[in-house]
Formats: sequence, structure tokens, C-alpha cells
Amino acid sequence: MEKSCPPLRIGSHVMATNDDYCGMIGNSPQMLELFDLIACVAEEGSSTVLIQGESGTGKELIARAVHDNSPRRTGHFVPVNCAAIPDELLESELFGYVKGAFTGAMQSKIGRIQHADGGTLFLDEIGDMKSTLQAKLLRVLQEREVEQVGGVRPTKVDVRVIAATHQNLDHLVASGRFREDLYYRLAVIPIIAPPLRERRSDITLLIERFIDRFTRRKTDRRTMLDPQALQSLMAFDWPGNVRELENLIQRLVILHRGKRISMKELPEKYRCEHVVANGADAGCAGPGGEISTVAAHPQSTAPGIQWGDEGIDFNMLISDFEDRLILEAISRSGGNKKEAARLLNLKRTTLIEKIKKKNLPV
Ligand SMILES: Nc1ncnc2c1ncn2[C@@H]1O[C@H](COP(=O)(O)OP(=O)(O)OP(=O)(O)O)[C@@H](O)[C@H]1O
Repeated sequence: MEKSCPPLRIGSHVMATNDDYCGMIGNSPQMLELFDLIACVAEEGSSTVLIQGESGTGKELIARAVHDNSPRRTGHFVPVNCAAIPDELLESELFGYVKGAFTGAMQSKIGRIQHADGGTLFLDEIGDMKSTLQAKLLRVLQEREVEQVGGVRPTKVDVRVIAATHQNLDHLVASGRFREDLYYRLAVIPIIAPPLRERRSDITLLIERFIDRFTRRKTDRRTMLDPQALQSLMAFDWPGNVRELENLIQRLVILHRGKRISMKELPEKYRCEHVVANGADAGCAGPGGEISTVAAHPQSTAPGIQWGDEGIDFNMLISDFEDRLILEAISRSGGNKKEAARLLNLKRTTLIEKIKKKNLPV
């Protein structure tokens, strides 16, 4: 039976109770907003969608969730990774070919666009598509028809196209490597998949779910992470996003089945000892050994904050800073919440409420 995720919106309020939506785990404000957007886009059923986000942020999961909950769910979901198929093959893969169109075309074959007729075509890594194919794809979106390689007559198709990329398409358009007209055709509904480091409050929930997933039987003892190991993973910057976290947890569960994992069992690059010891301002080394909190701007009054062209996400940074202060106070007080509240000059009940609300690993 097809899986269907109920709309998250009730009246004008987004329900904050779902933490697993169409297989996507998360209960941070960013993810709840995303689930709500997926529900709206799915219901609409036909507009082209462009999903942008770093590698491993769940772009394909988003595309599947849109398809599975749309009126098109009885049609095929056809994924095509434009970067994985050599340029010279991609055209015939997408458009199909007629017998004799080229050497080796012994018989006609329909392409993946036609295969997705009535369903959804997911074009992953669209930024890697060469320009001649971009022009052909634009025609499909405009005319709603495909022409097989070597064919003479176009065929009508009813396909929703969802494209995704980890590249900055604005930059590719500006540098002439991606057609502007195609960009606007694709980005009718833009969706941003947020990186994991911008929604750290999801990390504990993801870890819990992945531990469950990789624990073989329900009766097996669960593998656990001790608070310091958890804090360390919460402080890490996750350049490979959810995929990297999922792979790490799988590895830890296999190597330490049913055990309690401490910091020393974490692979070295995930051990953010200085964060656990110093909390707040300490960053955690990224894959190249660099410290991921960004160097201060010479005139900055807020060291460590990266002011991009679009400014900063004030609420996210304040919330992140609050998390770090709470975790540091807990660490300094050896896990004693009363003492941690004293160090923070907060009421114990206020601290406990915040820990619960933020789902902090203490
Ligand atoms: N929110 C999430 N909840 C659960 N699993 C997730 C989530 N986001 C990503 N994943 C998992 O992370 C892995 C990568 O997801 P996915 O392939 O959708 O990412 P992507 O952004 O398309 O990556 P890429 O750009 O490298 O193709 C998958 O195993 C997926 O199940």
C-alpha cells in the first residue's frame, strides 16, 4: 500500500508533533517547516520543483516524499543522476531512441522521461547537465512532449519534474554554465534542504532512530552513547550531513553492539574534546583539520560569526549559543542540573524546560 503522510497544517498552525515524516526524521523548526512545504507541494501535484542543498541533506528523500503524497503516486518515481551517467549516454537514457538511431540501436527504447509518464522524474545533480541537453529538457518542460533520439514525431508526456543539486545554480547561471531560462522553469517551487549543522537539535533524534534501525532485533540490547560522546557529535559540523551521521551510527552499532559508547570509541575526527571541556565558543575540527567556527572579522563585535551577503540567521545563532551554554554548564557541573542552573543563574525548572524543549543530550 502507498505510504501517505498527512498534512501537517491545522488551520494556520503547523503541528509540532511529527518527528518522522515520510521517513524523514527531524523535529527542528526548519524540518517542521520543510514537512509542511512538502505537504503543500505534493497536494498541488504538477509544478516543477528545484531542491537545493548540500550533499547528504536528504534531497532525494524530499523528492520521494513529494511524489508519494501527490496524486501522481500511482505512477512511477524515476530517479536519474545526471552526474553519474556519461554525457553521451544521458540523452538516450532520458529521451530514448528509435531503432537504427546510432550504431548499436538494434531496437527502439523509450527513455526515462516517458517511463515517468503519469508520475515524477527526479533529476539529481542537474547542475552537471551539459548545455545541449539543458535545451532539450527546456523543450520538454515547455511543450510537455519528448522526441526520441533519431525520432521524427514528438510524444506527449505528463510528468512532474523535480530537479536537485548541491551546487549553487545562481552561480552557474551567472558564469554561463546553466541556462537562465531553464533555471526559472525548474525553480517554480524552490525547496532548500537545510544542512545538519543548522539544525543541531535534530542530531539526538536522528541518532536514536538510526540506533533503532541498525539494532538487529527488538530484543537486542540497545547500543548507547554516553552524554560526552553525544555532546561531541552535537558539536561536530557534519560536512556530509545526515548521510555521514547515518553511516557513523551504523559503524558504531556494528562495532559496539549493545554497549555504551564513550568519546574514546568515536573515530578521532568526531572527538570534539575541547568542545565538551570548554563548551560555548570552541569549534570542532572539520575533515581537513580546520576549525569550523569561522575566524572573526577584524571589526566584528561577535567573534566566530560569519556575516555572509545575506546577513545572519539571528534566531538560529541565539538558539545555538543557548544550547552550547547549557551543555557547558551541565558539563562543568558533572551532570548536576541544580548546579548547572546555578552556574547559568537560571531557575532549575527553567533549565529543565529548556533542555526538554531543545531535546538536548543531557
Ligand atoms: N531527515 C532525514 N531523516 C532520515 N534520513 C535522512 C534524512 N536526510 C537524509 N537522510 C538519509 O541520508 C542519506 C542521504 O540522503 P539523500 O540521498 O536523500 O541525500 P541527498 O541530499 O540527495 O544527497 P546527494 O546530494 O549526495 O545525492 C540517505 O540514506 C537518507 O535516508
